Amino acid sequence: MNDPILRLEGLTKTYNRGKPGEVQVLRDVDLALAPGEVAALVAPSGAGKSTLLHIAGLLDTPDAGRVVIGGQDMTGTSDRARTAMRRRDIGFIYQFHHLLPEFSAAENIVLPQLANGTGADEARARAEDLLDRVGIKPRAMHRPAALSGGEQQRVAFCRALANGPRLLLADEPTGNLDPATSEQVFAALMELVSGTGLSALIATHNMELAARMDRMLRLEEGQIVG
Ligand SMILES: Nc1ncnc2c1ncn2[C@@H]1O[C@H](COP(=O)(O)OP(=O)(O)OP(=O)(O)O)[C@@H](O)[C@H]1O
Repeated sequence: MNDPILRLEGLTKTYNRGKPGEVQVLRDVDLALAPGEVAALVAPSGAGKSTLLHIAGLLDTPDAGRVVIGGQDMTGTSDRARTAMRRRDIGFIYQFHHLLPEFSAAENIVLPQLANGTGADEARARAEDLLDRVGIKPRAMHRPAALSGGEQQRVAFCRALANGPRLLLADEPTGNLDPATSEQVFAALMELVSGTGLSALIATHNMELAARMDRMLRLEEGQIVG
């Protein structure tokens, strides 16, 4: 395989170690995502999907193991280096959109680009292009409250891709939507991702959606089993 965009090696994570409520969530997890590969992460509730995604996205640190992104070993790096890597190379999508309510759809996609040093005109053009690709360009000037749940989530996808990341991490991206909307929104996400070379790890409980990705990874009892 080409050099992976994301490589996790021997990840171990225990919450409340040595205290009441100790829970070992990850036990020696290994995983590699090739450029352009879209993998589903499937697991029972509470099995550690969010923990795995947070560690892969440099929002949390493992007790042991390595996180390598784009060939760069991020283990033990400074907060500054992790923040820079997150901003430049990683896009996040959550179950809830977390859009800024006082800004329009387009502005929500422009702002992370400005924070990354992109010029205003270029950022706006990119926001419009992304909104067009998910079919909601006419909604560009609407604030999140004036958008449907599916539209809000499409905007969140565009925001995640605003800075052209190499890695997309999504935690139940359609989990808050009804089945029909979930289907449409998932198709929009695949449309955005396909052909970009972006690697994606998408946690979902939806086995139909999982089956449509390149690979399905199951997290069971703290380990990837397939
Ligand atoms: N900060 C924390 N402190 C203590 N325990 C935690 C913490 N975060 C998560 N846990 C526990 O670790 C386990 C895994 O949590 P995690 O959120 O990663 O699971 P999940 O697979 O994403 O769950 P779900 O599908 O329900 O969102 C759970 O038992 C949870 O209660």
